[in-house]
Amino acid sequence: MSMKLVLIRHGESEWNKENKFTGWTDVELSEAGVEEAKKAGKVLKDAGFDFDICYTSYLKRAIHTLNNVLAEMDREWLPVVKSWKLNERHYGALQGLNKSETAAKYGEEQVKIWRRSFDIPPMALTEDDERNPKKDPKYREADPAELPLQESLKDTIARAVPYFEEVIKPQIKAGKRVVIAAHGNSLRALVKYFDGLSDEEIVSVNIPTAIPLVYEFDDDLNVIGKEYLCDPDELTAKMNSVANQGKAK
Ligand SMILES: O=C(O)[C@H](O)COP(=O)(O)O
Repeated sequence: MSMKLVLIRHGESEWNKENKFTGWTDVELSEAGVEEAKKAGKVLKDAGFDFDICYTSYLKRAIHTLNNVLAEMDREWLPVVKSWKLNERHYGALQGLNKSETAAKYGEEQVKIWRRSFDIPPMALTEDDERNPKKDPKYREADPAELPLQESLKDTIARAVPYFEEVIKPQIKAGKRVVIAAHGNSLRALVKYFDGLSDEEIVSVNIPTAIPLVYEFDDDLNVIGKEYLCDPDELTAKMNSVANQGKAK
């Protein structure tokens, strides 16, 4: 028997629209982002998908995307488990800066390294920064020693993949149909793990907003299929638009 898992990145957020590094900043979906999320729910419903349990992050752009998807599917009653372990990569001191302006200032290559390299983190927030997650009530139950001031993709993998293995994987193995609504880089962490991508290969992976990505697994949870539920031209355009956010313009 094969099992399916659906991954979905949140729809366009207010800061995606303004092309700002977001990370753990808790911004709303834009109007277009809400529409994208609704469309994803309709696509999933029309393709005959149903779920038993849902996972998302502590950030409202992912939570609201999931809510909109479930509303379209008439599945708002489903259990939703939230964890900061599915949060976006912590973008440190880059948070709030415009990506194009940052590329104009530091160079597109440097911005690509900050955005896509495997193990090079951006500059850290200082401990006394108001944005330190230790000061945010969302994380009051978390082990303060685990809360980051910056993360590389490697750091994001180190929290998101164990969360998948310890919490989500047993549900899939028990036959539950799972959807995970998360973020560009927390999903890149899972994609690298599922597809066994090298540290070099993951550099060119861009996750489009609000397009359901369906993984199919065998009984041992080996990947046997992978498909975005989207027209191929639209998919390419959406992936390129994410990649191009780091251009100086
Ligand atoms: O945190 C952000 O800015 C975005 O959600 C992901 O950004 P990236 O595509 O620049 O990594």
